Amino acid sequence: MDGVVDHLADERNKAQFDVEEMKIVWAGSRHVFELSDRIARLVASDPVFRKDNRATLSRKDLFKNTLRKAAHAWKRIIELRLSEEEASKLRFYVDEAAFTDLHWGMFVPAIKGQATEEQQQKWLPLAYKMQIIGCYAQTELGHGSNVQGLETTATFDPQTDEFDIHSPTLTSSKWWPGGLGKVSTHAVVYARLITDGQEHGVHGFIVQLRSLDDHLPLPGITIGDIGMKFGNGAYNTMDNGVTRNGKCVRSNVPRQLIYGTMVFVRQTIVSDASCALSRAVCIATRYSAVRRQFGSQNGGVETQVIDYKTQQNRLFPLLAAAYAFRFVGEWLKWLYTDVTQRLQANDFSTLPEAHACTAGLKSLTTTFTADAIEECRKLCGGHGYLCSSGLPELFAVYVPACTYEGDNVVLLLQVARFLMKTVSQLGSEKKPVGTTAYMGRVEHLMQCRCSVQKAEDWLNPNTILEAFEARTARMSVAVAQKLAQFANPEEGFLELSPNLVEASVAHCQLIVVSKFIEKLQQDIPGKGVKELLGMLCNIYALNILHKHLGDFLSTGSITPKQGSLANDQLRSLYSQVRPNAIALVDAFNYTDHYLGSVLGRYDGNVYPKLYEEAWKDPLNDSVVPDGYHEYIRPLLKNQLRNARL
Ligand SMILES: CC/C=C\C/C=C\C/C=C\C/C=C\CCCCC(=O)SCCNC(=O)CCNC(=O)[C@H](O)C(C)(C)COP(=O)(O)OP(=O)(O)OC[C@H]1O[C@@H](n2cnc3c(N)ncnc32)[C@H](O)[C@@H]1OP(=O)(O)O
Ligand SMILES: Cc1cc2nc3c(=O)[nH]c(=O)nc-3n(C[C@H](O)[C@H](O)[C@H](O)COP(=O)(O)OP(=O)(O)OC[C@H]3O[C@@H](n4cnc5c(N)ncnc54)[C@H](O)[C@@H]3O)c2cc1C
Repeated sequence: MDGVVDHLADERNKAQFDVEEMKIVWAGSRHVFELSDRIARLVASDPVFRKDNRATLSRKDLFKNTLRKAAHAWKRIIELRLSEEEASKLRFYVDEAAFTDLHWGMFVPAIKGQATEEQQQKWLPLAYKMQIIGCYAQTELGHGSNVQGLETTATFDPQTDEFDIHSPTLTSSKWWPGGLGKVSTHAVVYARLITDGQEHGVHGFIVQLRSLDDHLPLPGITIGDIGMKFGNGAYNTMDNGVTRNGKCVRSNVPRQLIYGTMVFVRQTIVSDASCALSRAVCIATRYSAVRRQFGSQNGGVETQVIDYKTQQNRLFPLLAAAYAFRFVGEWLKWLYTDVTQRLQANDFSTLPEAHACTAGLKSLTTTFTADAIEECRKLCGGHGYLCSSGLPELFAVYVPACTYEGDNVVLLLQVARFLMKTVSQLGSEKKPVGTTAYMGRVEHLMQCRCSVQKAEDWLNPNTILEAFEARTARMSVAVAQKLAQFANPEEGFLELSPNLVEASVAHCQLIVVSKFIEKLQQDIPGKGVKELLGMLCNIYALNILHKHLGDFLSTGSITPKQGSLANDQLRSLYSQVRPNAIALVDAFNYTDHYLGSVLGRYDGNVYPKLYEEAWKDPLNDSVVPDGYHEYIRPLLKNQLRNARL
């Protein structure tokens, strides 16, 4: 900030905690913080990684620009001999959806998780050096959620020792895979395995799609891009592909390992939610401190919009959720590592819980984040609608996360199956463990009474936890009892699916709250850091309680009076967080390049930069617009009407 006026300096001076220590907590460790900081600056200072022109480029130019950036990123990774961790951070800060996301995020993990040793030795070195580029081709035109309904077949031919991959119908065309349309040379293709005329369910196969010499599709393969997607710029940097038919190499793995890849990717999507959410919140918070409306007395300054309680009531729960998702993401990473080690030792016992947690938290965090980005746009008033605010593009890129890697409702129904199984086993030998351990106290939770008598009582983590546990246990048991009334359980499951989804949401919210509370039990250094995190944890929990008051009241987990006291406590927490708001978003340590927002600039110098940015629009290249002579001048001169007379 040398030589630059910091319009947010007063705000920064108000902070009551050690921001530098909070940065470490947010990053996860000092090592990750230092590495991220160094790589973020490297990307921000490289002109090739410029991204402020994305909204105005044509699809073809946008796509070519993405290829250029990906190639440049790879060049820098090699030149600087970056480690895998540094390289992945570099791709993160380049911040452009590209085929490389799928290559590194799905193709490589699928091979690592599903291929045999021999296959890994063949394919991984090529993939690591990017001598082949891969994608993940599961979804078809006709089926995405229903993986068992995929139509593509892989028929083993013992004569040639090959699998023949066949898409017999239009609906069996692979449709959506990122990177497939124009770039990938290889794919992990999911198909129904057929040997000796017998079907063995869906398996993954490594298929070469394009020639490594001239990039043309191999014989029998038709490939293309599926067309423009939501939002200009945004996810249109990605080629999502359609393909039909092909020959292939082979694979033969247990079904559970195929699931392992989905568990991995869903886990990364939860961590990514905290990044997207914190980014939107950072923009909205800084701008809310800069923006002033109303309230001026005798010609004095107007009120900063961040001081309006309604603004705080909309913004601070999102800020709290960004931190909450960060910590639940950390925990989920641990859970995934644990389940992977067990899978490698052929222990599949914890996979159902890992599946339920990753599916449920992927659903909860992406739904919340997509809604929150849109709320942040509204929190920035009219200027939030400008592309230069960064929010429209962030929303357009982010919102498909609610659909890809499992539609969010379909995933919550998976959680519901797990919950119902847990309830049905209560009282048996099989005791609930991990995230469902609270169900082991179901008798207590069904009849306990919340002890809150005054607003401050809601600051007790055990009180919050018990209210959330009681609500979830009671909702789960109630829906399980209704299910039991159906002669056909599958019919009952379909009929009661809205209630089941609500119980799943409650369970997932409980997980997030409990992991935040667990985080606070750790040793967290730095003046005021733990105190601020405690406030955010309470805001996260009490805001959910307020938003889902119906659940808490109808299950009798709290009384109406206690609900009202929770709301009083929330308002008081907002006042305590307010002086720390700017410092709390500074702790994300985002560069202006990564934020990509005039409204969220670190220095708060919003208006001159908005003005400058507007002049850069191609429409402003000429003072008189193209089309004036054909369409405006004739109107103004009434020439058309005169011609008719
Ligand atoms: C810009 C990007 C930003 C961030 C992302 C960050 C990093 C990621 C990197 C790159 C990403 C970039 C772009 C996005 C790419 C998106 C890629 C995709 O979308 S790939 C396609 C993904 N498709 C799906 O997720 C399909 C959803 N459907 C399913 O998961 C399942 O088929 C189903 C809905 C679970 C099926 O249900 P069904 O009841 O039919 O179940 P099955 O018969 O299949 O299974 C029975 C049995 O197995 C259990 N089970 C199911 N799934 C899993 C699992 N994943 N793990 C463990 N166990 C599983 C199920 O519960 C049943 O158990 P049972 O009851 O019998 O005990
Ligand atoms: C940007 C983007 C990138 C993608 N990248 C890839 C990729 O790289 N590779 C890949 O293989 N795929 C990819 N996909 C595909 C993605 O995984 C699927 O679109 C996703 O799994 C949802 O499946 P679907 O499209 O079949 O939705 P559908 O299942 O058709 O959903 C339509 C509606 O039906 C509802 N519904 C469906 N089943 C049920 C049910 N049982 N009960 C109640 N409601 C139900 C859903 O909730 C939804 O409202 C991508 C998709 C997008 C948008």
